Amino acid sequence: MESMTRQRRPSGEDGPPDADAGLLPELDDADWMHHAHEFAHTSFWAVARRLPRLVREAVALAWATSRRDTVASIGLNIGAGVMTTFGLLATTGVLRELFAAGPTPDRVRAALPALTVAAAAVAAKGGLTIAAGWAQARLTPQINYEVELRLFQATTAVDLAAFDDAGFAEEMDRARDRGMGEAAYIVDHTVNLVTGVVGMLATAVAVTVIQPVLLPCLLLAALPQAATAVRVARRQYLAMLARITRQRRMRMLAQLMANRHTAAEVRSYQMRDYLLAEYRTMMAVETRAHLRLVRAQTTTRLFGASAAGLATFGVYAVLAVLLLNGMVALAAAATALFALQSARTSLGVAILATNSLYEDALYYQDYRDFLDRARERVPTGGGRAVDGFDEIELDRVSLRYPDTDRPAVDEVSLTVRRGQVVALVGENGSGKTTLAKLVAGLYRPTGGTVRWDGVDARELDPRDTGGQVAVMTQDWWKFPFTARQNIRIGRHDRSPERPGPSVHDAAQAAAAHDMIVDLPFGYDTLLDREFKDGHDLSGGQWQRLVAARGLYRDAALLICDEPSAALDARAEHALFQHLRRRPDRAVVLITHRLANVRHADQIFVMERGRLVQHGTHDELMSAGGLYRELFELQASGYLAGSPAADDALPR
Ligand SMILES: Nc1ncnc2c1ncn2[C@@H]1O[C@H](COP(=O)(O)OP(=O)(O)OP(=O)(O)O)[C@@H](O)[C@H]1O
Repeated sequence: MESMTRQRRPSGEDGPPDADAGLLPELDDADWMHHAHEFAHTSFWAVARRLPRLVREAVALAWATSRRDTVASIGLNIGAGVMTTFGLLATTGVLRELFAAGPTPDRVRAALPALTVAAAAVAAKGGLTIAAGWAQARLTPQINYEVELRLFQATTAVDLAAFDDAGFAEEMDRARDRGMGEAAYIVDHTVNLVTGVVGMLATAVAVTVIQPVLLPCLLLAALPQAATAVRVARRQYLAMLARITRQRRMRMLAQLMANRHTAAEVRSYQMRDYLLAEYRTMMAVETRAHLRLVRAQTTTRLFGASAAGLATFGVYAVLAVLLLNGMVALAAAATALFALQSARTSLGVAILATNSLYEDALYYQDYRDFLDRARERVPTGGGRAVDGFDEIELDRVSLRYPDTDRPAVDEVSLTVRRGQVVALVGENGSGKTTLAKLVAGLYRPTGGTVRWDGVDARELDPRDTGGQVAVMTQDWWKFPFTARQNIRIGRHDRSPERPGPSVHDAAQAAAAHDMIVDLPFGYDTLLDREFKDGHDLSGGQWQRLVAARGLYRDAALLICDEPSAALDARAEHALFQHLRRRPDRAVVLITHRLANVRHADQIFVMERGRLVQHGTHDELMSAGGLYRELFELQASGYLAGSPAADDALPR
């Protein structure tokens, strides 16, 4: 972090000093900026040395996406370069004829063939450049879609535990926020680089053919131009680097002040003036920095233009000397001026492409590293098919989350049988959700064994076991789909032969049907206010929908983690009617409302990750201990005149 902070503010010779650095110390760079600092401190020559490898990578990526467009964008640009050579050679021919002795009509007539070739070369070059641009533009969206798809294929395939690993999550953010978008750019810059280099080579070939002695002149003119272009590009980049964190922060503030989700809190806490003042402070710093940069850039451009002008003047002087000494013909000297202009443009393109390619490739490498890492985290499992189960047995199963001191689940042994309802109870943080996820196969135990009908779960096909499980999670997500889709995604790939509840049946069972029918478009109402005609639901209404989805999945193992936390009494009652025991299904129920677990076949009581009690309600009540204590505490709240009920509200 120390070195990050030191590198963060580019200053001195390399870039514009940021006088406001430190004024807003909370503006730490996001981690995805780390390559920007690396790039800012790399010399252009170091960048150039890595070029061959970068070009190889970019071409491989483009090739894998579309061979036709890759060949077209590179091939057509080379063709355009060849046309540049022809054009320059033909121009010399035209000038030679025009500068020859004799009457003007004769000279023009003599120049006509070369003029036709020059015009054809210019036309062909224009056509080829446009066609190459078309192929290049075709590549961009195809590459974008391809890399996005690869990323999301990876993020949806990795095991759930990967998301608990801070390093993994960070790499994922980096790949998604920046790395992914760079793929198309590195191909774009590579094609630009090829275009620039081909343009320079084409000019060099033409000049060599016309008069070899002009080639050093061309190089002489190019050198200061190259140095200036590198400097300007680097300056532009550093300017962006110095401002980017502030700009992100301003975007974040802008988001807070113009956002539906924050609008209520901003008003209820009367945060308006505070946010506007923050924004003004940031804007003042940002404006000052911007003006400083504009001045610095103008100075750089002034020096750059002067250097380029001096170089051009030098070339003109050399040309004049060569002309006076008769070493170069007038026509060749005139063509050299055209060549100079053409080489200068190509050089600018090549240098800008080199700079951009290097930086973008660093971020693209993040994306590639992430895909490699994600590949290692895809659950492999065995190949044994599973079609239902009679019992799932946990044998001294433990799970320790990454970077935590003690296991969230500690050597727990229990059996879940088909046809039963089992309940997991215990205080907050005792490990119930984690245990349920272990039963569901969402997590692999870090100790002990899970067996399905006596077979180690590691030998089973994870897709098959996953297909047998439905989980109504405690922290569900508001999927921005219609009400019908929100239920159907519970088993979107259900084959027509497979029996199961309809969307309406599931909604009825979860007491969601009437609520859905009342929506503006019924089951086809989009449940996202951010879209036209979208609608939002209350917390309890969402929970009914989540329950409907779980019931629609119709799995052999149904895990319900606090399925009624947000439900009103009627909806809760209706839902529990449908969570009763059924011979073809096992239900694992987690709830703090202990009245709902009275009829469970088995109740497992968790405390600090360990299983401390188990039995039926009656057994646990007569045994005494944690369960009875929690049950009585809760029950007393409902009894008029009991101390718990009396303490419930302040008087
Ligand atoms: N993804 C995670 N990464 C690290 N620690 C976690 C993670 N999820 C849970 N924990 C920790 O594991 C322990 C058990 O959490 P768990 O969610 O299983 O408890 P719980 O009994 O379901 O709690 P609650 O009743 O509040 O839902 C807690 O100490 C919690 O902080």
